Amino acid sequence: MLSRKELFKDTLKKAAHAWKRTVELHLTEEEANLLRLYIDQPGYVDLHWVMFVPAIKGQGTEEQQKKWLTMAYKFQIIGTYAQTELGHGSNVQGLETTATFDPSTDEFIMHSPTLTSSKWWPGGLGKTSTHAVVYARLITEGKDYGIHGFIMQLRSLDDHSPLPGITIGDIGGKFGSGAYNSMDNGVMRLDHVRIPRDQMLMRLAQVTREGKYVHSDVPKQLLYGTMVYVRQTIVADASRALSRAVCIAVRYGAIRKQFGSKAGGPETQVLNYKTQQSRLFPFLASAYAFRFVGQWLKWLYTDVTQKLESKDFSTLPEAHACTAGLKSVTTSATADAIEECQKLCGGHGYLNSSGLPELFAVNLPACTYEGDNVVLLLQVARFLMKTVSQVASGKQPVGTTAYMGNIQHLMQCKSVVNTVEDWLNPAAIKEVFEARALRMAVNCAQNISKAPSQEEGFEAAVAHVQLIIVTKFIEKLQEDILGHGVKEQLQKLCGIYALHLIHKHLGDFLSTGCVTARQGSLANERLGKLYAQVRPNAVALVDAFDYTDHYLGSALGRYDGDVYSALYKEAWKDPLNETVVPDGYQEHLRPLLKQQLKLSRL
Ligand SMILES: CCCCCCCC/C=C\CCCCCCCCC/C=C/C(=O)SCCNC(=O)CCNC(=O)[C@H](O)C(C)(C)COP(=O)(O)OP(=O)(O)OC[C@H]1O[C@@H](n2cnc3c(N)ncnc32)[C@H](O)[C@@H]1OP(=O)(O)O
Ligand SMILES: Cc1cc2nc3c(=O)[nH]c(=O)nc-3n(C[C@H](O)[C@H](O)[C@H](O)COP(=O)(O)OP(=O)(O)OC[C@H]3O[C@@H](n4cnc5c(N)ncnc54)[C@H](O)[C@@H]3O)c2cc1C
Repeated sequence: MLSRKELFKDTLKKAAHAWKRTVELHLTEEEANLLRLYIDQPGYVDLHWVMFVPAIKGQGTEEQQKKWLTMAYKFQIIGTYAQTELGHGSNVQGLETTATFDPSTDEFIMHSPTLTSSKWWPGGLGKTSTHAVVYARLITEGKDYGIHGFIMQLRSLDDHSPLPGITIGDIGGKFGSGAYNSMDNGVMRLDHVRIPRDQMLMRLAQVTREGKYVHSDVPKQLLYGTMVYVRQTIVADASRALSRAVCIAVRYGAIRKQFGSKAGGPETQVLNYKTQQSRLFPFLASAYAFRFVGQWLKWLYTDVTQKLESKDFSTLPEAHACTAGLKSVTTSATADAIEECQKLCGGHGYLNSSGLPELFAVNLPACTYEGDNVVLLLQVARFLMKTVSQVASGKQPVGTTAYMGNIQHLMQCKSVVNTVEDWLNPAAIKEVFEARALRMAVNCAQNISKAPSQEEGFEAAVAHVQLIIVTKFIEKLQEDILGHGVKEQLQKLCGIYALHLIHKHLGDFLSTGCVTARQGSLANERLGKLYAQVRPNAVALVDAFDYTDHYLGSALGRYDGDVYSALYKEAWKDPLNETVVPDGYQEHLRPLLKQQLKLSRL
């Protein structure tokens, strides 16, 4: 119900309070991050911690880190990540902002040469940030060395006004009434703004006092390292958002009753309808699947970071492919699922008080930010094509592509599934997913060799990423899992996750010969049985997410199930209900009604 200005100020207030508590309680960086989650409104702090600080950590020298991170940790400065421009987003190499070195003053001149080079979108840039890591083309000795990161001060630390040569503002209202409107995504134009040479982030490359460009011995892809880090955190965000939506839809489905009453008896809970289960339970399974793969991805990222520190860059391409692919698949599935959860809750799901419209609006842009999901899957495809060609030349693949080493078997194997029960076997499930992913990648590599096209491989990339998610779920079930019967429930959800994908992508599985039509139909049969088995525990499985009513923010998803009185109460809070007769009655309704009445009496 807040206006844009009120919403923005409210976010500033909450973020400031969280910061105060972080200091008072001496929270670690990880704990502070968790606390920030509960602000639950996108705001400048996200960019400060999730992008500005990691960019300096990843691309700054030790000296630069010491100087800037010290201030950033104490919130003496607030930073953002200014990469995207009005005319350029996905194609980072196409950015136009320039950073031209002037040896006479030992400075870079930061400039926006065109309208399309205006920085556009960075969160917190519009009204809050005092500093930014700005991405620009480095030009020295008359040569363009491509995109590099630079730390720029944007606003005065005394009165917050923009520094000379910098035009800065908010880019305007966004999708939905609340959602991302709490964030001041910004526009910025630079008019020959000078910054000292040592504000170029110099871990990857340096410009000497004389203006000479010098490469470090680290791969230039580390320029994109901050994005790898954030994509990994976005997978965890997606799982959290999906579990919130599913929690609302499952709990409401147990309360809502329609049809089916016999002789005046109670109607049927909508959650008992098979159609409801087949639409909703795959999301429940996905919420668990994304959580487990998110935990694994966090481990992978930590492992890669440790290797990078000891100058082992070998796992960087895999980390890029996994973060890009999983960010893409999980955020797309989550946005689609939240939208479907609204429909699963019927008309009441469309009310803001259901919590679903806000959840959808705030998570939808995750399909676009940190890399458009299609563009990122094409990166995965590129990685797969390289791996296929390495396999063809005898190299043994490792990590998430290790299955490709089993090429002889996977290219010709036939699924062992013969009965409905066989689809309970994790090894049988894994094999068909591996065979499908490999066959699609190999087909794609063959097509590309005939008619090269950058866009080939999108579907092969999806198949590979789905294999990773299924595999990580299966591996999770091999761990010790505490709690009576918990493992059994998770096994059922794992089955639902995998089999619903077989159902959804049956065309791929059939056309690659990984599954026969009969096996496809057995999978559907198994799926139906699993839905019925999960039904009695569905509410417990969403209660297990352990969300408070306050955090869930939904009249439909209340723990106590007292949905109707909550909806009724929420309705009366609407500003339209502040008066019995609405504003505008005197000007617009009364004259009209009176006039019509007069006419009817003539
Ligand atoms: C109900 C209310 C709920 C409220 C909830 C809110 C709660 C909030 C609380 C917490 C929030 C948590 C925090 C969330 C924060 C999210 C904030 C998001 C803010 C958004 C920020 C942004 O969007 S920043 C801008 C992002 N931009 C992009 O991602 C651009 C995408 N484009 C690219 O990355 C590149 O251009 C692309 C990779 C597509 C192409 O690169 P290019 O160099 O042109 O070409 P290419 O030849 O393909 O690649 C060269 C080479 O490099 C390899 N490579 C590419 N990328 C990487 C990489 N990242 N790492 C490693 N290697 C990489 C590539 O594979 C190639 O390798 P080779 O094949 O040559 O070996
Ligand atoms: C809420 C939000 C917050 C953001 N925060 C920040 C931030 O803090 N800092 C920052 O720098 N940026 C930020 N961004 C910008 C974001 O990173 C870009 O929007 C994103 O990278 C996509 O780029 P684009 O908008 O240029 O889309 P485009 O690349 O123009 O995409 C348009 C369409 O073209 C398709 N397409 C593009 N290239 C290809 C291709 N090669 N093959 C096939 N299809 C293609 C895409 O799939 C898409 O459908 C934010 C964006 C949003 C929405």
